[in-house]
Amino acid sequence: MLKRAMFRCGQLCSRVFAVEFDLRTEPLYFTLNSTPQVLHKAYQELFGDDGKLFSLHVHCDNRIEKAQTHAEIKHQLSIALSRDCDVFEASSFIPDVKNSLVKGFFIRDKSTTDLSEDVLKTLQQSKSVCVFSYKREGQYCWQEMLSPVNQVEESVRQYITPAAAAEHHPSTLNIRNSDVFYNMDEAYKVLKECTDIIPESKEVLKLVDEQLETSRGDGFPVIVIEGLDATGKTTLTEALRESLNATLLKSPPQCLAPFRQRFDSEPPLIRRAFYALGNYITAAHIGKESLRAPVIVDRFWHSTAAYAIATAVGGRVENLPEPGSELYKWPEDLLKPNLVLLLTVSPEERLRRLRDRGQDKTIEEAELEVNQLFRLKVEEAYKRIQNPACIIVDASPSPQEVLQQVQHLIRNKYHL
Ligand SMILES: Nc1ncnc2c1ncn2[C@@H]1O[C@H](COP(=O)(O)OP(=O)(O)O)[C@@H](O)[C@H]1O
Ligand SMILES: Nc1ccn([C@@H]2O[C@H](COP(=O)(O)OP(=O)(O)O)[C@@H](O)[C@H]2O)c(=O)n1
Repeated sequence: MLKRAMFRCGQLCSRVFAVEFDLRTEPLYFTLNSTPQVLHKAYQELFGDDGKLFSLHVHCDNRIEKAQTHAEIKHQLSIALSRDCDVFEASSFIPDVKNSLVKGFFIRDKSTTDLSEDVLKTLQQSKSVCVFSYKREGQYCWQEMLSPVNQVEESVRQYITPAAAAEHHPSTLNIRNSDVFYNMDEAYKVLKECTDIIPESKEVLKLVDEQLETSRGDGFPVIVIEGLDATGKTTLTEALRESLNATLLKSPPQCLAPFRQRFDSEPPLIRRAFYALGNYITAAHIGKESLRAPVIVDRFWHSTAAYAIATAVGGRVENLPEPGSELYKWPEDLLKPNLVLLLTVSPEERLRRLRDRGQDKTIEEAELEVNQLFRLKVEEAYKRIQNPACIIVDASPSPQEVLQQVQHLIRNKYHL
């Protein structure tokens, strides 16, 4: 209760709230004030008379618990609320303050029942969940904490005050060490904190511990092939293996395959830490193999970072961290490949290939199919990663032609 009170009184006034009302446009930003402020027109739509409004935020010191509670609530809201309820992604943050983002939801209940209020009051019983309700009063709208079931709390009213758009989309504030990891220790710590609730974490950490030195001398070249699913990575990497007499590796490595499904069902913090560690295991394999032959790698850090950033950042491509941001910097302790090639095909060709393949897709890949915005963000994030940056390869011609194009690129650089 103390935490909740602090969240309410201590930090609330300096915080900005953002509601992802429509993913194709800017979020709606507002702050809170003790004096009433007339609402602008854009806000009337959100805080109109059409239904009851609530917001819900998860705040808790334990980051694993926080991530899991957020995911659990998202799931519960999707099954417990009726079709008359709209649920929007929402967040509260302190502008330009890293790690200040608190993720949550904004709920508009247009039903005639009190269903959402009951669901939210039950959720609010968890000490890490904070629910506010919003009430229109003429030209004003105020926010107050929803009292939990059987509990009467002293209630502090705050008025909604429109706020200017944030310079950086709020979701970019928490990417470092929550979605993307820039050294092995940070990712390692996340899995270490999970060992009680996810026993598989211990096995993954053991596999990481077993890997020795990742550094390598002047061995053979290391070439990474990146791209969205079905852009032709498997086809090209197999062909390169043959034609260059190379060793073919993947990230995540084969030894993590038994754990992948488990970690794919976890919230981003845990899931991304798993993939980050996979890169370090693959790096150790690259270190050894590149002493003997050229190494081709199917997905590596570009994939880990691009998918993580694109998932963490809601809405449009414009919301991504700006080019040159430190969030696109290669981890200092991760082996650097000599060449990174990004396979690109048109969305239509990619869909055709996906359909022809007729395989099951991961949830994320299924999402790609319907979510053009997400696909654009992944590709743009790929292109913004620096040092090493990727070279774009048009992968729409035939497999043979793509292979020739890539062989030409490699030959130019290494005379292989
Ligand atoms: N250059 C190409 N032209 C046409 N079809 C291709 C080409 N490269 C791959 N494919 C086909 O597209 C599908 C996806 O290719 P795949 O290599 O499995 O992609 P990824 O490994 O990137 O998911 C497969 O059915 C494959 O046969
Ligand atoms: N090095 C890697 C590889 C995959 N991934 C994740 O794994 C997913 C894609 O893997 P996948 O197995 O479906 O890709 P394909 O190699 O089958 O095309 C992406 O959604 C990423 O989230 C990662 O984070 N880092």
